Formats: sequence, C-alpha cells, structure tokens
Amino acid sequence: MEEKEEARHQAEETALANPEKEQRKNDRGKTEVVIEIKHLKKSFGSKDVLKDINLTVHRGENVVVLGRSGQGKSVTIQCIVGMLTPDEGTLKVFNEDVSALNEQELKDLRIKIGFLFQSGALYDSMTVRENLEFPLTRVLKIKDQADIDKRVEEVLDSVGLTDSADKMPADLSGGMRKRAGLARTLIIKPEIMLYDEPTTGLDPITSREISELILNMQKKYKTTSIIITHDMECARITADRVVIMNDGEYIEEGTFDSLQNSKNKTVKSFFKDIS
Ligand SMILES: Nc1ncnc2c1ncn2[C@@H]1O[C@H](COP(=O)(O)OP(=O)(O)OP(=O)(O)O)[C@@H](O)[C@H]1O
Repeated sequence: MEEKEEARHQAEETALANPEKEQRKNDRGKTEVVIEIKHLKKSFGSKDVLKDINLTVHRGENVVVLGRSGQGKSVTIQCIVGMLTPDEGTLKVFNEDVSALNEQELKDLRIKIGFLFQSGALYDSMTVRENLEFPLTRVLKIKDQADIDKRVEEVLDSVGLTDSADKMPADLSGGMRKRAGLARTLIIKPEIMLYDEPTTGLDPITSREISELILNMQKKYKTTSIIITHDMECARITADRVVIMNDGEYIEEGTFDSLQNSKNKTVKSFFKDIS
C-alpha cells in the first residue's frame, strides 16, 4: 500500500472508529428533524459566502440543493460535519449543536454521516472488494470473515457491481467507480448521506443511472440525504424537495414540479432548459 493511502487510512480510522456507537434507531418516522440550520452565516475575509442559510431536513428525505458554482454549497456541507465553524447562526444535527461538540463528539457524529465526493474516493491500490472490506475491518472492527463477505455481497448487489468485485478501480468506467464509491460509503450504513455533485463528469445515461441508484438507496437504506448538484435531471429524479441557493441564501424551496412554476427569475433560470 502506498504511503499516501496509508495516511488516508489512518486519518479515516481516527475520524470514524467508534464501534460502540451504533446507529440511532429510527423510531419516530419521517417527521423527525435530522438537520436544522438557522440563519447560518460564514465569511472568508471580506467575502460573505453564506449570508442567511435556513434549512430543515427530516429523516428519510432526499433534499437537493441547486445552485450555480461558487455559491457556498460545499461550505454548507463542511459546516454540517463540523469541518468549518459558522460565524453566526445555529446548525443542529440529530438535535445537537455542531459547533458546541468536542472532538470526540464530532467523531461520533461523523460516523453517522457518509460522503460521496466527485472523485468517488476509492483506494487505487485495492480491488473493489478490498475497498469495501476496509471500512468494515478498520472502522467497524468486524473480524468474522463470513459476516464481512455477506455485507460486501449485499452492497455490491445493491449497486449492481457483483461481477466487478475483483477488479481494480483503474479498470472500472466512471459510472462504475461512482457506484463502487457509493457502495464503500453505504457499507457502514450511515444515517445521513451527503452527495457533492454525484453526477459531474458522467455522460447523460450514466448520470441518470447514478441518480436512479441514489433514489433506490434512499428507499433501501432509509437514509436522509442532501444532494448538491447542478444536474437538473439528477434533481428531478432524486429530490423529495429542492432548495435553490443564490448569493449566499436559500431563496426558494419546493418539489421539483412546483418550482418549475416559480415566478422568481433566478429560480426560473434553472428550469429554462427543461421541457
Ligand atoms: N476554506 C476556504 N477559505 C477561503 N475561501 C473559501 C474556503 N472554502 C470556500 N471558499 C470560497 O467560498 C466560495 C464558495 O465555495 P463553495 O466551494 O462552497 O462553492 P460551491 O457552491 O460548492 O461551488 P461549486 O459548485 O463550484 O463546487 C468560493 O468563492 C470559495 O472560493
């Protein structure tokens, strides 16, 4: 294993390892608030990136955040996981104020949150199967090989990669790599999934497949998701609710269909190419 990858493994273990903290049981149905953001502000120097962000996400929902480049979508995500501290406002995840959490509490929170970044974040020196085994053995500390095999087979089946288990990431297409990255994130069954531009760089057909997969994963794993995208087709397929972000604020929200009839000029501009 390469040095860089080893360093990443170690960072990941430190950030995530806490086998005793099992996932919170969903016993309050869809109305439970999982993420609550109120009047969030964040500036970098003189640049006000987040000016007044307000968002409530309920358990099991897929919320899509649509916004042009550089609007602060990624900054919002980094605030949610405590990688950035907001200047003002409150941000609660599972009813806990993220900026008040200590290091250990942040680690406990992050084990419940899965990220799917644009790159897919696979380890290039490992096969797909080894990539999937890694979080099970190193993060969840599972030792029973039969249990590991069962979990790997299940998640491979979910993302349609059963026949590619022994391939190297370099031998996969862009769409397959994205599927494998998703499998690697889902295998520890996070309660919240954060997707940062999940379809960027993929052709329209593969993008559609990934969007449908995101929807299927929501149904199968009952995960709460925030999906950041510019891809209107992805938004249409995956969203229970769409939030439009512009100039540091969420300016309008609703179902994909309801927003198509918005009178707001900025909202309209997102939908202008949709027939
Ligand atoms: N750590 C940081 N320090 C300084 N400026 C930052 C930092 N993180 C983000 N920014 C700035 O904040 C703005 C918003 O960035 P962000 O990455 O959240 O945009 P985005 O909406 O996700 O855009 P994109 O769709 O292009 O990824 C950008 O101008 C960026 O340069």
